[in-house]
Amino acid sequence: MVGKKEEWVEKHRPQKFEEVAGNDKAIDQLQEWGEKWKNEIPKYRAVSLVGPPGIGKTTSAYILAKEHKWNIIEMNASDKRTKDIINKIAGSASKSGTISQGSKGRRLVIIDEADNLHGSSDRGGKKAITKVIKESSQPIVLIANDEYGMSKGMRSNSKKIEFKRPNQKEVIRLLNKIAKKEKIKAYKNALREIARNANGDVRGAINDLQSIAEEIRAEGKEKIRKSDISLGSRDQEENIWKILNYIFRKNDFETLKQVKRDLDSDITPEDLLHWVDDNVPKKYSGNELEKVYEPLSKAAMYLGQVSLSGNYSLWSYASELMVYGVAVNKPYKSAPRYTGPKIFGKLSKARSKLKKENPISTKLSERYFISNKSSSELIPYLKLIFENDPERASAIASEIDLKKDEVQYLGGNEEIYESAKEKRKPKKEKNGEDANEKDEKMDKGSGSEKEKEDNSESQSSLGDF
Ligand SMILES: Nc1ncnc2c1ncn2[C@@H]1O[C@H](COP(=O)(O)OP(=O)(O)OP(=O)(O)O)[C@@H](O)[C@H]1O
Repeated sequence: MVGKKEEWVEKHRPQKFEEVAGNDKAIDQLQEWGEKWKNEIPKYRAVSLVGPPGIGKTTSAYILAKEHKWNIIEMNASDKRTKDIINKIAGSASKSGTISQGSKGRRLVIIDEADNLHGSSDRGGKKAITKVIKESSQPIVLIANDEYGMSKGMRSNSKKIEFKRPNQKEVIRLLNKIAKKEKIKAYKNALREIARNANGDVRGAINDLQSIAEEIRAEGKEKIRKSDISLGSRDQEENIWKILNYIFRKNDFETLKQVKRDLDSDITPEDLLHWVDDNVPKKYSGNELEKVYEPLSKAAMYLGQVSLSGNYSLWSYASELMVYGVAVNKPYKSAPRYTGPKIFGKLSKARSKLKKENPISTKLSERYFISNKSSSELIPYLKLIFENDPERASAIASEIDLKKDEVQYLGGNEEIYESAKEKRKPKKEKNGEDANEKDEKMDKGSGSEKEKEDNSESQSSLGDF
């Protein structure tokens, strides 16, 4: 297994309120509410921490629990928030433990992405949360980017605490502190540039600092200069929001064409693919999601071809597939709340993500002769396959010789891994070679005859997904 790179955002996550950049007022309000729980069950049993992503909402909830020695129960959007589950987890947690147990016996229930309960798996979830909030004898923190994404019941039964983006000075101060701890030197105007680009997104700023610091170190340079920072501009981002709006919401293809033309000079199709790809699951589900992934996966293939052949004429096919291919498939009327691609957060995170050693994409690129970048773009599609199509997943797992933890990473189960292992077996036995020995060779990616043989097979399995 390749060791996981330590994320600075985790490593330097504030442990005390004094370490949180900005948001003094919000923190005061949060602390005041926390104090109330010492002697009584306050009027509001829940607070909702509302504000843009990456500015310290979750961190502050954790610090509050730490200061009061409360245990934490955290739920997030990936939990299946059916009514039953909510009642079981949050309901029981919030009812057990009483004032007589004192502050220490408490549990803080943190419900992350409280504004993001939608789809059938959340049916009843909002109601259940409201009920829990009303009846809870335990403190509850709701975390939301969009206040109005929460139900009315959740809003009216929780005290709203607004978190705001820290200003540039506060972000620079924080970056400076982190740089010192990491023993990275940086010119002040370089840190200013990172903060300016992050526009108050502290998580984004720290991620940017980390990826730039890694680049600098790799190049043997001593100090980060402003010229080392090549982050995308906010104008570009604005145009991206615009195109996402047209792709997902509107049926005005004429304007979509115009917006696309404007954006073409601003963003590469590779980057656009990340944006569309990350937002598609918010809009589509089930069969519809599958339908939309078809043009997206073809677009990814074209991009793979571009990086192989250098034939940039394929770029326009790729971007047309991802823009029009998704737009014509729009099934719902409502619009999703768009977010920047998790893969690159505020633009430059892409670089650090793509640079992360990912053994799966290495195997893909070695086997299919595509660049590492293209192969890492295939990973979301592989995940879709591994979650929904065990047959094909096992064929792919066998062809690229995925290890158990890699199959699991892609969302596959043990059966997929076992059946892939079975598929490989006869070939090993036919060659009369010791299976372990061979596995080792394959792990090392040795270019054997067998591998060449596998290449032709695997092309077909991947080729038509
Ligand atoms: N105000 C801040 N001061 C110091 N560090 C921060 C601040 N905000 C964010 N960070 C850094 O970013 C990371 C993520 O922050 P956090 O999870 O608290 O954001 P959030 O506001 O809850 O975002 P989301 O809405 O996406 O959940 C933290 O681990 C921390 O390193």
